[in-house]
Amino acid sequence: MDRALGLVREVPDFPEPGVLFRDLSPVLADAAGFRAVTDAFAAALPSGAGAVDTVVAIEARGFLFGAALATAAGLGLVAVRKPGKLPAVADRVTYDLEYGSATLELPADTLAPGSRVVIVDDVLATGGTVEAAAGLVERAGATTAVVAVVVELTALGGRSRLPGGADFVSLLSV
Ligand SMILES: O=P(O)(O)OC[C@H]1O[C@H](OP(=O)(O)OP(=O)(O)O)[C@H](O)[C@@H]1O
Ligand SMILES: Nc1ncnc2[nH]cnc12
Repeated sequence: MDRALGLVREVPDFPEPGVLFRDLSPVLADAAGFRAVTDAFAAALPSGAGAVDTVVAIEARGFLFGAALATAAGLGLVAVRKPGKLPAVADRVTYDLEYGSATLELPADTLAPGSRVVIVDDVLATGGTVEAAAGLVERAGATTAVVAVVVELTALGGRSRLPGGADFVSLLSV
């Protein structure tokens, strides 16, 4: 796992001046690294009464880790998307990012009320994205049981915006 996380690349001033971008492309490109991250997410999921039944993955980079986890853990996946991509939208939310603002949409007829979900993304920065996704989950009548990210940027304080009661899994805190 240390080797996998050592592959995370730091890119200064991307996508705009002042942002130190954490690029996980080299982790994805490394077979053992991608497998290690996927296995760590799967191992962190609760079992028994608190088990999750659905992965909610956030476009775009969250799709990659979310899909791998869903397959490894035998779970279905709900792809929460950027605007204009879905033909049938159940709900949408607009929120602020570290750089700019964004909207997320929940596909219709995917997330059943009562579901217990794990939200997956690559990076937790300000926490706005996960907070927005968790809002969609809650409004659908489902529960966010776990939030799983590969990298947490602690200086941006995103942890304070996680949904109450959810477990938090972060493989690398920087
Ligand atoms: O905690 P936050 O401050 O909300 O930031 C984290 C989000 O920012 C990035 O997504 P981005 O919108 O850049 O999109 P991408 O995955 O499509 O590249 C990242 O993949 C997270 O989704
Ligand atoms: N600094 C950062 N690196 C990678 N992804 C991000 N998403 C938001 N901030 C980010």
